[in-house]
Amino acid sequence: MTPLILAIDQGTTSSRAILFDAQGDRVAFAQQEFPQHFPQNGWVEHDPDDLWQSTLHTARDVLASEGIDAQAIVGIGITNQRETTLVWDRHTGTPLYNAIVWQDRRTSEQCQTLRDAGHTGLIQEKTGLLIDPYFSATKLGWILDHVAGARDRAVRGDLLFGTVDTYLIWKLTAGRSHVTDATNASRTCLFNIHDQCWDDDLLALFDIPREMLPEVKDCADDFGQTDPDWLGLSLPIAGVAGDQQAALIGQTCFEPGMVKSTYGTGCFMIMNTGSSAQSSEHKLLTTVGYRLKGEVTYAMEGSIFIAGAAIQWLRDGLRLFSNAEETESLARQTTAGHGVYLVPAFTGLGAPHWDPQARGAIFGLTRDTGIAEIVAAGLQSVCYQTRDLQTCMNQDVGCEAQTLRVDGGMVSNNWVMQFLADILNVQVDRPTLLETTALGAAYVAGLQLGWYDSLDDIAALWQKDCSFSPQLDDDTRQRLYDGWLNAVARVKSDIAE
Ligand SMILES: Nc1ncnc2c1ncn2[C@@H]1O[C@H](COP(=O)(O)OP(=O)(O)O)[C@@H](O)[C@H]1O
Ligand SMILES: O=P(O)(O)OC[C@H](O)CO
Repeated sequence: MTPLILAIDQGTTSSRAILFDAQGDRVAFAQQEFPQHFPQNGWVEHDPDDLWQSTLHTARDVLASEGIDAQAIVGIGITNQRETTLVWDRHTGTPLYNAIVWQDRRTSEQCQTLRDAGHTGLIQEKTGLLIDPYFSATKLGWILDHVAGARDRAVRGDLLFGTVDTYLIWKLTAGRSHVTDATNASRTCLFNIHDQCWDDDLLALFDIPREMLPEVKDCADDFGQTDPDWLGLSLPIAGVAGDQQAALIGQTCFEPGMVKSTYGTGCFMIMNTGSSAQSSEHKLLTTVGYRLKGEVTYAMEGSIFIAGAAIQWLRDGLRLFSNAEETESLARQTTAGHGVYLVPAFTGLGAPHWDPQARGAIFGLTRDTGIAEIVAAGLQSVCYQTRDLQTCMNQDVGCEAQTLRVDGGMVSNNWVMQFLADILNVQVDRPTLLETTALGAAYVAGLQLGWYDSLDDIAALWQKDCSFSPQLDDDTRQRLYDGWLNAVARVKSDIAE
């Protein structure tokens, strides 16, 4: 019986459960989407029960797959959408409010007030983050301020806070473990990434009672034992990492300077910066890449809110095609000089602009413009945004990464990958397994369970599907990118005002 690890990947739009063997090969897979709730403009919520039930359902499904003996499962790794914030009653387990999702902008005004009061420096210094509704702290404060009696109950120690990993572990262990890992903690804006602890100054600034915070563990650690009622047997939860850090691990970017970029709903580009918490001059984030045996590896991150979501909009909003895969043949019908730029600033712009007021636009339309050109511009927008991040990252770290490892749903599109290589002028490497987030969770659990002795053992498992090398001449590359910069300048709010 080949031993297996169950990787749970609780994402923004779906939950996945994947069984991996020690070679990192995918043995079985289950996925379930769940509803998104948009109660007001800019608000995004998930029902905590949907997060839990879809996780449980997919985990049970995958264990029931043909040919799988549940006794072969040796442990669980969890990876999750980050920053999304939950509060529940310690005694009854009842959530106080829906999960407030990372995309939710309801605390924009409060963030502006904090910026105006001059707190940016303190927050950046301690957390590596910026003041933005993206992170958990103001979402948690919002729940405490808007649910009647919540703050008093929190101070009395009756309420628990968690990101999605914490909530799922608490459920899976039937309330016995209230824990998180250092990567998820590093996205709350309450965690000091240098001291690796919840920070009193930040707790005071955001008015968060310490009693409700989980214990912070390494990524490979003992997170508790699942209650046998859920999966029919009790399993150790042995690894946890936020999904983008899990992708860094799944892509085995273990050397300083190695970079991965994940293209799902959004795009998250992360560079390993080793033991140095390198700060950015360009509004990129400094974050915990992973923490193993108490040793922190830091990372620099650029977060783009709309990547694959732009393709969804072209499909569902404009109905230009019925399946995302069709975009590749449409784009192949266009020429390099089609001149159309689509800036998908539907919810503002993320890194490096952090402009919540910016809105999307399409430029360069002529009588020749057809569906193919608009679709190509949508695909290209993801590559241009990656170039924005690459430029900042290279300047921040003072060197240029020569290769980029990519993953996520969009990277199956060969046309996009070639354009990405062309516009970045680096080699783009695509691995055979694109579910690198789940794989990363399995790897950290595998470290804890003794499957691997070191990160070198894991690095040896990375397998390339193919590489895309730059083919564009420098002049054309620069001309195309200049057109993008011009388009972005025209949607930014300071230009519009
Ligand atoms: N062949 C393709 N070309 C372009 N975009 C694609 C393609 N296949 C999937 N996508 C986009 O990738 C996204 C799905 O990727 P996935 O990694 O599953 O996202 P997430 O985990 O964020 O839900 C969708 O937004 C979809 O529009
Ligand atoms: O669920 P994903 O894959 O869209 O990832 C969401 C990120 O973790 C948000 O920071």
